[in-house]
Amino acid sequence: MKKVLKDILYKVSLIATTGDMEVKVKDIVFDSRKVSSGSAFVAIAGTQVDGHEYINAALEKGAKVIVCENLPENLSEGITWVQVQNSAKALGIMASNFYDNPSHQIKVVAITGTNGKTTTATLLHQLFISMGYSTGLLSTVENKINEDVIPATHTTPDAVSVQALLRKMANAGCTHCFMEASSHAIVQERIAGLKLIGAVFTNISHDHLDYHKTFDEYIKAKKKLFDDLPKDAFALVNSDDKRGMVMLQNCKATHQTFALKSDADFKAKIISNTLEGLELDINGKQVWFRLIGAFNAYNLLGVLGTAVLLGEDEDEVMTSLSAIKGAKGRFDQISIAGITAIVDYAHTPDALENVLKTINGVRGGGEQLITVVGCGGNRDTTKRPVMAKIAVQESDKVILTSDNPRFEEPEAILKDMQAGIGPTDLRKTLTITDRREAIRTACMLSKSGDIILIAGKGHEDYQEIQGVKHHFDDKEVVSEILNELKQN
Ligand SMILES: CC(=O)N[C@H]1[C@@H](OP(=O)(O)OP(=O)(O)OC[C@H]2O[C@@H](n3ccc(=O)[nH]c3=O)[C@H](O)[C@@H]2O)O[C@H](CO)[C@@H](O)[C@@H]1O[C@H](C)C(=O)N[C@@H](C)C(=O)N[C@H](CCC(=O)O)C(=O)O
Ligand SMILES: Nc1ncnc2c1ncn2[C@@H]1O[C@H](COP(=O)(O)OP(=O)(O)OP(=O)(O)O)[C@@H](O)[C@H]1O
Ligand SMILES: N[C@H](CCC[C@H](N)C(=O)O)C(=O)O
Ligand SMILES: [Mg+2]
Repeated sequence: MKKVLKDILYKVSLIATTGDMEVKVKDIVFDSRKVSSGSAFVAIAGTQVDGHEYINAALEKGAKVIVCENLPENLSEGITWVQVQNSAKALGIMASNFYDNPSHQIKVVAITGTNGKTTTATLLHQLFISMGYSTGLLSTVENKINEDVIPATHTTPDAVSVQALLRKMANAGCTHCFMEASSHAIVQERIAGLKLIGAVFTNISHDHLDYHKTFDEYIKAKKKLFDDLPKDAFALVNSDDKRGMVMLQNCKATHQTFALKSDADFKAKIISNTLEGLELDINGKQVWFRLIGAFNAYNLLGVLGTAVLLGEDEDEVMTSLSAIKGAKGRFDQISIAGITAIVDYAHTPDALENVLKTINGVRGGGEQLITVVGCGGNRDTTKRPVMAKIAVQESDKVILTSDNPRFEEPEAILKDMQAGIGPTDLRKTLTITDRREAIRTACMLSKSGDIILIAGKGHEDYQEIQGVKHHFDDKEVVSEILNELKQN
């Protein structure tokens, strides 16, 4: 597939161009290592290096077009040079043009928020499939075209992959796509060029301060999704979160809210909340859902609101939604020898607190709650002591362990976590660096009736250490160990 450069640049804010604008481009590439003869290379300033430093490398590999913010002093002949205001944004718009603007053919809804994006997007994907629509999904766990899985590397793919995936969805006849918009993706313009029919805000709490630096900047990142919405889209926010209304300030789209506590366009009351599911009162109708925890009542309301705003019948939505299970690795329960193990992707203070409070709200009382938790390396260090503190406050015993250490020393991460625990609570805390051993210890300390929460990695089937992903699956490991112990 080759496209004429000037068509690809439609709607890009240009500063200057030199060279042939009719040149045909084979692909759009933002990594010089992936350039081949006939590529257009887009130079982007990143967090590690500046793509402008790789313009020569891209030319050596055969790039025909260079798109950049700062032109080099000497412009090689035979190359088309395009100077733009914002190359990350240009990349998104160019990718959309290159793939014939798939988001103009599909109704794309983006979901943002610290927690609940994957759950909301996955429920919407399953809901729309169950209602007979051909539907796509872009999520942390996996990307999907109907039931076909395309592995995910990020919560929101890079700008070129977003458009390429949407093109595949459009070609497969998808009418809808539900996608997560991470704050990193919004700031990095991975969703530039995308036409959204709606955006959903779940909540905002402590995370990613390594990247955004301040909470205000993190809020601004989320808000940008709403600031950029067109007039004919909808903006659906959780108005029980005090930043929900902030998202709607100066937002041109139709304002819509969902809430459990305050008045809202989509409102519900929790009737019962058990380890089997949630019963909600929605507009006087009592509906049973298979998801667990009050926080999931918010996700369900976000899903219901989105579906209704997309034109679906509220009663039909509730009936279909009540049969759907949540996303993989979210409150995933297994019970072996009377011990309940819960694997959950809680990797933020708010998520951990919600999951632990949910368990404490439904447990009998005589049993122990043992939490196994760690924090990821090369990520926000300030959430580490806070997560450890929440774990000890809400559990009978805590085993601190490694999550994905990435390029950090696991012991250094654990030390940061321990700093959040006071001397009295340290007595109920063990620190076991090896995650398998930590899970084994939790199992050995448990007796029938006890509950083990294994938090932080949910669906992940690997542990990332020094750039290498080793197979590791919390659910698999805990099942193996509990079965082994049962036999002995
Ligand atoms: C911090 C972060 O978000 N980094 C993302 C960013 O990379 P970067 O800015 O660090 O890039 P860089 O290495 O400085 O390079 C700058 C530019 O030079 C180019 N380059 C670089 C080297 C070279 O030889 N040639 C070359 O052309 C690069 O391709 C890039 O265009 O842009 C890359 C391309 O899109 C992403 O893959 C990368 O994600 C990294 C791997 C990552 O771990 N990101 C995480 C934090 C992330 O994005 N997470 C969110 C979810 C968070 C959540 O809500 O929980 C997600 O959406 O997945
Ligand atoms: N609405 C919610 N409010 C608070 N906590 C939630 C909510 N929904 C889910 N959680 C908790 O957060 C964890 C992550 O949920 P989910 O994967 O849906 O979030 P996410 O926003 O996609 O996360 P990520 O940013 O890593 O992609 C869950 O395992 C659960 O513990
Ligand atoms: N999308 C999140 C995932 C965190 C998952 C946790 N297991 C970790 O590795 O920190 C991030 O990139 O921060
Ligand atoms: Mg997610």
